[in-house]
Amino acid sequence: MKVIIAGCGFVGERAADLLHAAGHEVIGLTHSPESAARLAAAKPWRTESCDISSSASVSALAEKLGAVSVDAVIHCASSSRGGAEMYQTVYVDGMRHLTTAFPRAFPLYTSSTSVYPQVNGETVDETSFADPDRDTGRLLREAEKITLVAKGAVARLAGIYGPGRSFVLKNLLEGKAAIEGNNGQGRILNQIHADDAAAALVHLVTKRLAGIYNVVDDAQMTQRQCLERLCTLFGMKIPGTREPDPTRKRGWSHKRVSNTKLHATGWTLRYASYFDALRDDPDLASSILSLVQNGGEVALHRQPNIVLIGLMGSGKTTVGRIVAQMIGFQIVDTDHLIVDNAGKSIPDIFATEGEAAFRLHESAALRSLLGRRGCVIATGGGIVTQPRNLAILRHLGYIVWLDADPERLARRTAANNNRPLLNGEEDPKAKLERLLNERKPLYKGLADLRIQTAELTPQETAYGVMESARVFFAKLKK
Ligand SMILES: Nc1ncnc2c1ncn2[C@@H]1O[C@H](COP(=O)(O)OP(=O)(O)O)[C@@H](O)[C@H]1O
Ligand SMILES: O=C(O)C1=C[C@@H](OP(=O)(O)O)[C@@H](O)[C@H](O)C1
Ligand SMILES: [Mg+2]
Repeated sequence: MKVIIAGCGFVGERAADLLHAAGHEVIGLTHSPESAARLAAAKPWRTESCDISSSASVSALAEKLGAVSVDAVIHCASSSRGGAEMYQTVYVDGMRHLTTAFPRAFPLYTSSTSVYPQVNGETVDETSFADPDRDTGRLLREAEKITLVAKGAVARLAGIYGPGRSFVLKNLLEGKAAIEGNNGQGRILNQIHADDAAAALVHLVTKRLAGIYNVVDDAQMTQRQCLERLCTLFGMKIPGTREPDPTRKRGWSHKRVSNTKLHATGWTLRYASYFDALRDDPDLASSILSLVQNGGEVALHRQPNIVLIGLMGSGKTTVGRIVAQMIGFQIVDTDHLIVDNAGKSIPDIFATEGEAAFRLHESAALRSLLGRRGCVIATGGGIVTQPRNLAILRHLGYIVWLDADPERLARRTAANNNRPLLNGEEDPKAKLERLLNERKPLYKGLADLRIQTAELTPQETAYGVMESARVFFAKLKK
């Protein structure tokens, strides 16, 4: 198929990637020549700059591409936070121009579940009343109608989240969350992961499923249910309640959006719920933590754990065990979690799945520690090499870097062959030197404290870790 994607934002870009990967010919439209150039450099699919709010611009595009050769047009452009005027030009005019200029193409319009104005927590499906009382909502409905008249599909997307975007979690971490209305339970959150939203658009277009479809995951929950779970996961206090804000852009509503119709067409979800995504999406939790940590608006909160980092043989596993025993913490070793979860040894994982897969196992093991307190966390030496791990490590606790010279590390690691990066190395010391050069800046950037362990016994190192952690957490309390 030849498919135009108008608007290559959070969802549009993903839909374009999916279509391209499935062998379709994709033309991504962006409104500015600059972003067209940026996308062209980064993406394997074709990009064009086109202002869909201008009928001349869309006609020129149709001429250039050959209007009849286009099989589908997906409208994913956003109003860039604009008000009713932008809704009119981008959504209504944009959709009209696209359906007129590409009359043979199957049109898809990405609308929003905000068209349902219900406020009593009722379940709504595609047949439910959907006449919002605000101008912006009415304009969405108008764009929907243009699409339906052209025998196309309307995808009503719930609240979109994904790596780098999750209002619920970001607000909570920034201390801005509140539970609104519904007798202290808060409104119902209807959400969808951007990957699943994009997959839904591709599904509708490639199957040419005309009509209205809600695009929302399987696990709607109240704000209270969601925030309580997030608070457990991220070690936060449950936010207070407040009355709904009537000036909220999408209006106040409180309803459970059904996805039964879309499921019945064979659409399947990668992330059935928001919490599945926090567990399984390698980047979701870490990207939001990192946004907040780097935003500098709120003080970094650390969980009451001790995290040990450093090269192989620096003593993370050994010292971690001793520290845990001394202070009555639980010892958790990410390498041991990986082995338990995968059901095979680390050398086996490296041999059968490769290092990249090992790193994914390692990130998953680290994410599984969200919500844990009172632990000494011994990590694997390479955990710092994955940028996505850094924000999580920083969040999880007080970080100590155990350091030693490569010569000594080589001696300490010589006794066993459980480390695939050193096994079979003719000169393990040289390899450790190389690794230290690569990783030193990462250890340094992350650590609260560096302990030079060369002249220390594991007990002495453990004592240093314990005392410094005690001081660190005592200061935090003040
Ligand atoms: N001063 C020391 N500190 C830490 N480990 C030491 C020390 N001296 C000898 N070792 C030995 O070195 C090895 C360190 O391995 P391990 O704890 O598995 O490190 P890591 O988990 O950082 O790879 C252990 O066998 C430990 O007994
Ligand atoms: O440095 C690394 O990349 C690795 C370190 C190992 O853990 P230790 O540091 O506990 O040996 C283990 O995770 C894996 O073999 C890879
Ligand atoms: Mg170890």
